[in-house]
Amino acid sequence: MQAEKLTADEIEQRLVSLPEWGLDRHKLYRHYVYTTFIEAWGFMSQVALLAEVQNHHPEWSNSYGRVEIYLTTHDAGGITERDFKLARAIDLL
Ligand SMILES: C[C@H](O)[C@H](O)[C@H]1CNC2=NC(N)=NC(=O)C2=N1
Repeated sequence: MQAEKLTADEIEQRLVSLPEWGLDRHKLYRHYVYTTFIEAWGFMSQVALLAEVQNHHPEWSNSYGRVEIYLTTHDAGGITERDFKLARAIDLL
């Protein structure tokens, strides 16, 4: 998939259909809060498999039940369609 940096307008347009995601420090951002660590870890394991399939990987953090996910395309130095493709797949989990 082409990894061309998207413009601010293109990003804004795409975010309309991803209401749970926002922008933080020029990256797509979403956070999750699970009751237990093992639920959070299970979610992260599923995301890891998606990332491997798409060969597109998140920048993320985990603190007990909380998971924070940032998506950007390192090869392009910004947000590309690859980030939105992974975000959409994560939203389907
Ligand atoms: C060599 C490998 O295909 C590249 O480094 C992939 C791996 N995963 C990636 N993940 C993200 N977020 N951005 C990239 O540019 C990227 N590139």
